[in-house]
Amino acid sequence: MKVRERLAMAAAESGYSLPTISAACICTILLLWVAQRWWTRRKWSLPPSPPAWPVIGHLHLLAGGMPHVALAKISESYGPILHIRLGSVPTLVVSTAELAREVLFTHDKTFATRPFFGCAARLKGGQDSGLAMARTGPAWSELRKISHAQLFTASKVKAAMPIIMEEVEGMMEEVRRYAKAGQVYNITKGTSLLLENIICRLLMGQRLHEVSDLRLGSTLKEKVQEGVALFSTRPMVGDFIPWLGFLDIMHKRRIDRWIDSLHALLHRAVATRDPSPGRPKDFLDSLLLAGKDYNNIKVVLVDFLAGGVDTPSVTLDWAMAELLLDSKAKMKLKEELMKVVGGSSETLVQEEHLPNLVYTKAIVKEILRLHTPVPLLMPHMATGDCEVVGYNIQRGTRLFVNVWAIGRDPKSWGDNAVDFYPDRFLEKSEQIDVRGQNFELLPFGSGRRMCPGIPLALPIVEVTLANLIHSFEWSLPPNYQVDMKENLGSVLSRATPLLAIPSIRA
Ligand code: HEM
Repeated sequence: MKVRERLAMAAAESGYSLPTISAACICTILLLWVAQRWWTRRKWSLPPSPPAWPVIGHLHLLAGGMPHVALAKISESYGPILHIRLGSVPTLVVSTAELAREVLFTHDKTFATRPFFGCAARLKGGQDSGLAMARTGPAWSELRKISHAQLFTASKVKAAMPIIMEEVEGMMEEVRRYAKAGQVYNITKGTSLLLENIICRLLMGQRLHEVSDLRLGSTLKEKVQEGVALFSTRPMVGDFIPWLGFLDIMHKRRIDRWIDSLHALLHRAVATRDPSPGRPKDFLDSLLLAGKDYNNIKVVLVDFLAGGVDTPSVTLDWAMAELLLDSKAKMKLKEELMKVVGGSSETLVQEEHLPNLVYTKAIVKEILRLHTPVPLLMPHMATGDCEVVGYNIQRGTRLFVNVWAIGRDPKSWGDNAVDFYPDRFLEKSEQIDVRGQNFELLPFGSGRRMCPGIPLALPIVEVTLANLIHSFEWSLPPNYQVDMKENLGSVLSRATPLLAIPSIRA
């Protein structure tokens, strides 16, 4: 018998009308739901939480594309540790340096894994075939070790410097051409191209746009951009509300098509490579020599392209934007470069100058504090129950660390926390570093899951910024204003391209 007929029978037998019985049923369901939530909260002693909606939980609070800002606002009312529900997924959000230490240091092991990602699970070889989205385990651990040994040790970074400097020099030549022609230069595009070239050459010995397959009519650059958009702009509904997973059918098809075309494009580059043992030329050689499966290799290459290109390039873009707005800081940087590097406008700032460029380093730290490229880190997940500052956190709870809010917390950074003030790193905050030891500044995260790319990212950003400022004077095009509005895609970038007119330094 259908529910409607049952209700009609009950109404006839009890003497109450059908609408009254329906209203009573709905009230009972709501009461049970509230009681269940209350009981869970009591039993688990959960952190504070704003009121949630049935089914979607707190998802509506994050609509609008700036979850780091929305969560920082909620924390102003509910405190720096929150327990929210994204659909049916319990999620812990922390927004102070002390709490970041709790979850990324004290409970580092518990929170080191990644949650299940429906889109990553569709990769050939599954979610754990790569590095960035893989759950902790022997496969992830081995890939971290291989990538550290082949890309990020001091000797590997030193060996990578000629490639980095060749690309930086190429960019400076390009800017010089614009300067001679008095033309407007697109800094956003220029820094992005530089990073694509450097990272792809270190990974595969070719620039990103050179990795292409004419038969397939596409380049790896297009495929990576397509993938970043697919994975970052539209989450899977089923990852948050499993019973609504059917809404992802079209999205899953698009992801499957993208994965097939990516694998086809990369296949030739990987399968035709014959590395010489003992002398790997690039990262791809190292992965092949380590006996990694082709599917594995392709996903790892894309992980490094997706993780290693946009983060340093937006850091450079934000730095140039802040310096275009702050002539005092720009002058101070120029003075440092004249003192340490000197020479003519064609003299390149080199790696060996970096240890003495303290103000350049202060500017890069300040940019990573104020415009941190990954504002909530990547999602972590608890692999066991644990207690965080007296609250019980259940296994399976997702974790967001709001490093954007932590970087702007007046308790750590004083009254000028939201201002661009690089001198703070020469004064009171001199000892604070970005490498995961100081929890008030975590642009790369901290602990087991911390970004492995720091040793490569910092010299690239520092040497490029120093060269852009040492060789050129920069002015704004007529009627153009630097737009500091944020846009969150795969990383936190500025919303519009940065344009400026270079001229050659006298
Ligand atoms: C300014 C530059 C960079 C910033 C700010 C940055 C930031 C981050 C952050 C916040 C994470 C997530 C940490 C977490 O979940 O706790 C991460 C992960 C990662 N980054 Fe970076 N990154 C940068 C450059 C690079 C570079 C140059 C590479 C490689 C060439 C790279 C490769 C990766 C990889 C593979 C992961 C995933 C690690 C894992 O899950 O085990 N990053 N990065």
